Amino acid sequence: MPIQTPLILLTGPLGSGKTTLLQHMVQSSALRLALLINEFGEFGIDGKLVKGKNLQIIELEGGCVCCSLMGEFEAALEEIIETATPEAIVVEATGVAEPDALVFDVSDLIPQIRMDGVITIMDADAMVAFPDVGHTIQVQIKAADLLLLNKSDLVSPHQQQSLQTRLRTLNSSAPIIPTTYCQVDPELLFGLVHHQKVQPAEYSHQPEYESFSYRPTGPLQRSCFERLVKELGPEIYRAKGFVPFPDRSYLFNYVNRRWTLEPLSEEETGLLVFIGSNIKPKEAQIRESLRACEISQVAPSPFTNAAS
Ligand SMILES: Nc1nc2c(ncn2[C@@H]2O[C@H](COP(=O)(O)OP(=O)(O)OP(=O)(O)O)[C@@H](O)[C@H]2O)c(=O)[nH]1
Repeated sequence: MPIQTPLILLTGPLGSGKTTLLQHMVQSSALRLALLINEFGEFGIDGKLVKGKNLQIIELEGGCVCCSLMGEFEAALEEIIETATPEAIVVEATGVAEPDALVFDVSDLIPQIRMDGVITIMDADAMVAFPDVGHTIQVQIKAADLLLLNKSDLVSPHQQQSLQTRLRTLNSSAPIIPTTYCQVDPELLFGLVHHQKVQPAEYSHQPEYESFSYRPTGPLQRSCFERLVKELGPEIYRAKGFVPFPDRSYLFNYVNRRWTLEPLSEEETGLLVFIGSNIKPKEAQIRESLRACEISQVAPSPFTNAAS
């Protein structure tokens, strides 16, 4: 039996806090970690947000490791073990991944890997807004060895209690930990025991979500961009990316109508990804509005030239 590298799988709906947990794990663990990040959408953003020493990051884009990219996923794991000899591997799956197939295949196909556990991060705020949990999210909850009920700051203690009861009806054994920004004792994250589940049925993803990306050609006017974000319709559930404003680059995060812009310490090339259901009819209009926010396109105010 070869030495087995423990693998922890992070799963959970779009925007629930997987990258936030990944950052917390990297910052709080002394282990030599390898991260495998699989994002929904064609361009990797999360990989640029996680930084730390002792770290090897591989990004898989343009599909989902639980189905279309399964072959690439296995190859990436084998490569990472050989080249980086990590003490643990953490995989961030896309928000639409169904982890049961992944877990079953990985532990079966790669003898150098030991499945340590599936951590499912749930967005408490979204669970209140959308009480009907869809198929994929149900699979994510059922597959969990540890459930984080994240974004607890956005719900009342009473709501939090009833969300825990709902999670318990889908998963009777995994501990449920309420968290804010995924702040959890790292001791609880490493060394989980994965409970092998039965082989999942064959399935294919429902085209539930669509995405498109936009690359600004120059800086955007901030007030114009903020106006556009406030007017995004319910079709857009998740958006993220790097926005160049005249002063610096910002990290933009949008989940279920809540959004933030955080200044970045380093310049990043502008890139925005929009994800949601039935967004294609809106795509042209959003692209056009973004283009109109580019400073080169914004008509100068009559007042800015008054003094010159
Ligand atoms: N208020 C609040 N916001 C949070 C919390 N945890 C994460 N966020 C924010 O939620 C947004 C999405 O978090 P991410 O960690 O990027 O979510 P994700 O699951 O990696 O997103 P995808 O990879 O796109 O599915 C970011 O703006 C986070 O700062 C929390 O506990 N409370």
